[in-house]
Amino acid sequence: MALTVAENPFRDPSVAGSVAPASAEQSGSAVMETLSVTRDVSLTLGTDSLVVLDERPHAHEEDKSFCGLRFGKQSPTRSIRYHNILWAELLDDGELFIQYARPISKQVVRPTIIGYKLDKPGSAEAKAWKEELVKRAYGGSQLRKRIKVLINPFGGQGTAVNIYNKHMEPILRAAQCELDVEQTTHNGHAVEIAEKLDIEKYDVVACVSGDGIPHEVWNGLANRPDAARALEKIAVAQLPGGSGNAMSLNFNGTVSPSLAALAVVKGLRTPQDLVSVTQGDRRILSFLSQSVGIVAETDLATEHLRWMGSARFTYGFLVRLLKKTVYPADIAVKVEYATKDAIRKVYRAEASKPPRNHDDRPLPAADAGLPTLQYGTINDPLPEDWALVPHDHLGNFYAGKLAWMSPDANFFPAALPSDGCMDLVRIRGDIPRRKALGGLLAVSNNTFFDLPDVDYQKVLAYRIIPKNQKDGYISIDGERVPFEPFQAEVHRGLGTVLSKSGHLYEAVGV
Ligand SMILES: Nc1ncnc2c1ncn2[C@@H]1O[C@H](COP(=O)(O)OP(=O)(O)OP(=O)(O)O)[C@@H](O)[C@H]1O
Repeated sequence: MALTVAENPFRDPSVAGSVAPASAEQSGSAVMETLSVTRDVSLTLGTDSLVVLDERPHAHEEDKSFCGLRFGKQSPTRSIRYHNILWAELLDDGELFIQYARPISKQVVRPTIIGYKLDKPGSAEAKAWKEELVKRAYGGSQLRKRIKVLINPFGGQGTAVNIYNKHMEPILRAAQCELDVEQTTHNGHAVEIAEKLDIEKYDVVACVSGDGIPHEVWNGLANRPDAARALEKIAVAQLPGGSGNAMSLNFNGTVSPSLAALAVVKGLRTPQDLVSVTQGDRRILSFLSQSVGIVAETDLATEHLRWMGSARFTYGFLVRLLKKTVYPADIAVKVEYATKDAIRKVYRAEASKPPRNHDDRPLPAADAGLPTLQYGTINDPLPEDWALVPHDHLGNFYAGKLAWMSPDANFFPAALPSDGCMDLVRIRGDIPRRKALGGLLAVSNNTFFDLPDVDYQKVLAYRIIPKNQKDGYISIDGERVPFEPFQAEVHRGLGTVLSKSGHLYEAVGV
């Protein structure tokens, strides 16, 4: 006879959805699902959670107490999502410890240990059960990642070190990650560290910073003679500690420090396209965006408004929008998908795939440097099939490789980590003010992509030559570069990140 919900001891009332134990066939393993710990305690491997049935008095006390007070009748059952399980250890004397990230609010998790003395220490079943628990907790993600942690002590409000110590390191340590922590001491320090990094010693470089340090790390790796190998071998991650934390939003799905640390612990190695930008005689790598026009100017020319916090961007944007500022340029583009319908199709084809559980790229040779440029540099003649088109009324030229540019701006909803394309948005600067304002609102409510005034394409490369302006702003990954022509081209899967799905950004797509 089937149990009712009320009778079912494997149902934790605090968790929505089914946590019924998966059958051995479902999970594809021969390991028993339920480990009888003692007469009063059992641990069951459910579909997506560990189910703890503990009928001892005062079990699960921490779940029910608030400021030392306890209320309500306690359920003997609790579920712990596999995603939150950090580690499990079975000691020789029969102690079983499970460490997990316990949610203490919507935005905060804290490492917590539950431990039990097994009635039958040393049993092969208990060992196999513990191993199966860890396997389900990590899926395709690497256990005990070896992480070089780089903290920018001046990132954001200057609190990155405290945030790391309080919210991130405890999660990383509970997950048994090997940590080597270093603070950056000057601008460009992360470039130097990445240039000299022993890539055999680490799996991940995690930047407790804004987007500036990941940009430096990628460029440091790019400067090495073994650039291709280093960029593939080392996954670059962000633990949010700056004022712009786009990387964490896109890959960890959050800017909460402890949730981001948990996402990094559980992150899947994911190939990430990177963009070569050539300007003058320089070649740099960009992972986030390149902008000319209103976005670049708003980002870079409003430093004096920092006191406004995130409102600085909206204010600066509105001022320029209302003035109908234009930023004329000549632009040539190598387009891959020209229409929104085609873009949507590509996006949906990728989004319908299951999570990507392993990184199947072959490791490049030890002497493989950066890929050669398919379309030359800004100093070369324009490729034959490209045409420079005058954009005399350009308002915004914005090329992105990630979806979220800031917490309220999923500016490139069709972006994909390794489709080999940059998403390019061009908007005229002289459209009616009401429409332009509507465009700004549409970014925050996710209707931007379909606006008729938004020219959205997926492109492989482009050249942009600003004109009729003495000076202005060009932003590459949020950093100002000289106001000079530049050319960009994308390299499919050149870099590596850690993400939740292995192939998508954590953003609403198209
Ligand atoms: N110790 C340091 N002193 C001064 N600058 C540093 C130091 N460490 C790193 N930096 C520089 O700080 C810059 C910004 O870093 P980051 O992105 O981490 O912070 P942020 O708060 O998001 O910054 P911003 O909003 O100014 O871009 C980087 O260019 C980096 O080179």
